[in-house]
This record gives sequence, C-alpha cells and structure tokens, in this order.
Amino acid sequence: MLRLSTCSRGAKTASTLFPTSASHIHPTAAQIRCYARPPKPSSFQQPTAQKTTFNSTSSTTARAPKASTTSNIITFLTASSLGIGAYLYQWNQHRSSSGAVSSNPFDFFSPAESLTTEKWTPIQLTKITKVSEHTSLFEFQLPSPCTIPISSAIYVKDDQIQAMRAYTPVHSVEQDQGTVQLLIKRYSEGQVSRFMHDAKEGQKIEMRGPVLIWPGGREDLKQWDEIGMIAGGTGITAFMPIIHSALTNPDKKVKISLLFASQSPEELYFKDELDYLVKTFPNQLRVSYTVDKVPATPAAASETVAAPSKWEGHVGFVNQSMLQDLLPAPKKAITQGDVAKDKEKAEEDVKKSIVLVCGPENMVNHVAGTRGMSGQEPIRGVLGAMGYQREQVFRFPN
Ligand SMILES: Cc1cc2nc3c(=O)[nH]c(=O)nc-3n(C[C@H](O)[C@H](O)[C@H](O)COP(=O)(O)OP(=O)(O)OC[C@H]3O[C@@H](n4cnc5c(N)ncnc54)[C@H](O)[C@@H]3O)c2cc1C
Repeated sequence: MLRLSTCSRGAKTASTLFPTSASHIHPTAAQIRCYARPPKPSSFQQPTAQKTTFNSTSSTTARAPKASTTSNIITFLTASSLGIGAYLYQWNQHRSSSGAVSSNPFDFFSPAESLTTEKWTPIQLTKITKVSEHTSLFEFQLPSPCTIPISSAIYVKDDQIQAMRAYTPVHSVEQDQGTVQLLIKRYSEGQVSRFMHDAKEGQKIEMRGPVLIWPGGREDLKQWDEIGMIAGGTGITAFMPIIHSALTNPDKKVKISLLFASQSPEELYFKDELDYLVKTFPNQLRVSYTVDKVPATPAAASETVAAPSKWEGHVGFVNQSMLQDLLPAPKKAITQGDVAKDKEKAEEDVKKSIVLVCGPENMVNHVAGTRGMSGQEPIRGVLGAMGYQREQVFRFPN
C-alpha cells in the first residue's frame, strides 16, 4: 500500500510514496523543513519621512491636552493610518530588496506559504530553457526557501482542467533552496505537459509537494555499497540528485553505475554533466548510454545531436549485454529452505546493493516488469531474466 502522509511547514515528516512493506529499504522519514519566513518587524528601518510624521502627530496631541473626544479619535485614526502606511512602505522595501515573491503585504501577520503538501500554492515560473525539441527545463522561484528532499516529486496542476501530474525536481539538495527546476517533456496528446510548454515566464503555476519517492538522502545512501541505475528519458531527473549526493559524500564512497536509455542522443539530458562527473570520479561512477536510433546522416543531426560517426554508445532497447558488466550482480534469492545463518547472510548481502529503474511505463515494464499499484510485483523483463529479485530492485512510479 502506498503511504501519502503530509509534509508541511514546521519540520514535519516527509510525505512518501514509498511502499511501507518494502523490506529492503528503511525510510528514515527525512525531515523536511519547508516553511515560510516572514520578515522580522525588528529588522525594519523606519523610513525618515514616517518618523517625522509620527513625531509631529504625537507632539500635536501633547500640545492640546484639552482636546475633545472627537479630535482624539481623529488623531488616533490619523496615527493608525500613518502606521499602516509606514508598514506597507517597509514591506515593499523588504520585498524589493529580498526578491520575495509574495504580493500580500499582510503576510507579516499571515506568513507567505511556501511549497507544501497541504494545499496548492501558486509558484512563479521564472525561466524556461529549451533543451531538446520536445523538452524544456522550467525554473521556479519559491516564495520562501524550502528543503526539497532528494528523490522527491512535486505535483503540478493545470488549473484549467484540474489535472495534476508529478515531476521530479532536478537539482534538489539537502538544504534550503530558493528555486526548483523541473525537466518536462511535451507529449502531443499530454494534458499537463502541454499546459507547461504553453506557459510563459512570469506566470504562476499551482504546485503541491514535495513527496518523497525513495529515500536517497546522504544518510540513507550510506547503507549501500553499490547502486545500479537504469534511466529512460526524463527518468534521469530522479537520479541526478542521488548521483550528486553519493559523489559528494565524504563518509562513504557508494559506487554508482548508470545505463541511460533515450530515444535519440539529443534526449540524453545532462549528458555533458554526467560525462564530466565520470571523469572527475572515475572510481565511483560509470555511465553507459543507449539510444533507440541515431540520426541517419550527419546533416540530419542538429548542433546538439551527436553525428552517427561520433556515437560511441549502444543502439537499441535495454538488454542483458548492456547491463551485465555494468550493474551490481544479482544476489542469491532467500528461500524457505535457507537455514537461519545463511538467510541472515543472504539478507545482509541483498542490503548492500540495489538497482533503481526510472522512466516511462513501457520502458520500466520492459526492463523490470510492471510495478503494479503497490510497486511490489515480482521482477520480470530483462532484470528478471538476469536473476534479480524484488528485494534488490526499486521501480520508481511513472
Ligand atoms: C513520481 C513521478 C515523477 C515524474 N517526473 C517526471 C519528470 O521529471 N519529467 C517528465 O517529463 N515527466 C515526469 N513524470 C511523468 C509525468 O508525471 C506525466 O505523466 C507526463 O508529463 C505526461 O503527462 P501529461 O498530462 O502531459 O500526459 P497525459 O495526459 O497523462 O497522457 C496523454 C498521452 O500522452 C502520452 N504520454 C504521456 N506520458 C508518456 C510517457 N511517459 N511516455 C510516452 N508517452 C506518454 C501518451 O500518448 C498518453 O496517452 C513523472 C511521473 C511520476 C509518477
């Protein structure tokens, strides 16, 4: 069964889509700090103009001790409106200096909501970068800094038709961050992906989350010696933060091997970054690529597409020969017949390596068999034929 508890402001437990029955991973309930930070009143400098006005108002009152009740009320109302005016002025000063997105000056009393699982929040789309013919990177400015856990998803809503879809933040880190980037591929019949590709910079998009998909934070990763990854197309978004987290962890050098499959070289997103990381961490990271097809002629290739003569990766759908020297080997299955000691050893063995699969449904089905609603269906497909068991494979939802 899927657990969908909430992550909310004030350091509550992360939401998770991770199956609670999965025995091979121990979700450590990553704490998500995702909260609004209203400006502190004490940090505001009272503008000189208002100070003068306040002084003159109070001195007027002091010089008229016998003023009537009516004039006292007028004085009080004047002072109050000047006070509110001063506050609004200060708020605007603060907004323009901090770059905060909220347009509500009374957020001082009711803080600006940041991204939360509890409700839809309009988040400003600040930048769109085209990365291939059908795919763009969308950057959003959060109303206030928020920790987006590694391997989490954010829901995006097309509010015209009330449809929502999950997307994986590409550069999530284990610290407060002010922006979120989503890599979204446009499908010609797709509702939310078309809505996003029609969106304009400056527009606000309704979002909800983050929801933890797999515990891939620095502490969680330490339990593994080796992680194998098979990504299909935009499925690479789930793996980029895990790779960064593993490579920058000084406490444990987890080995990572990745097979990245895409339709064409152009759709091998972040390839330059991955190649750079392989050169920088040659003992820790291995990456291999496969594409459905390479462009027929060099002339057919765009500037960003590798010409056929330059293509050195595999061609074709994921198969055993692409995986067998790359991934951590399949572990011995634990059977009822195992004596307690062997079972313990086999369980320990299984814990040390895992294979993650993320991509479009067809690709995941081909590689590991259908995940089913629970994500717990037996491993079939290419990995099943190679002897991988359910305990050693995690199929990301798609
Ligand atoms: C946890 C999670 C994380 C995800 N992260 C990302 C991400 O980072 N980037 C990203 O682009 N997508 C991601 N997805 C997929 C995304 O949620 C949507 O399913 C996708 O954008 C299509 O939505 P749509 O509304 O445009 O299409 P829909 O209206 O749902 O589908 C309409 C038609 O579009 C086509 N279509 C839809 N999806 C696919 C597909 N995957 N492959 C081939 N054809 C398809 C089919 O023809 C389908 O019939 C993620 C999904 C999950 C569950």
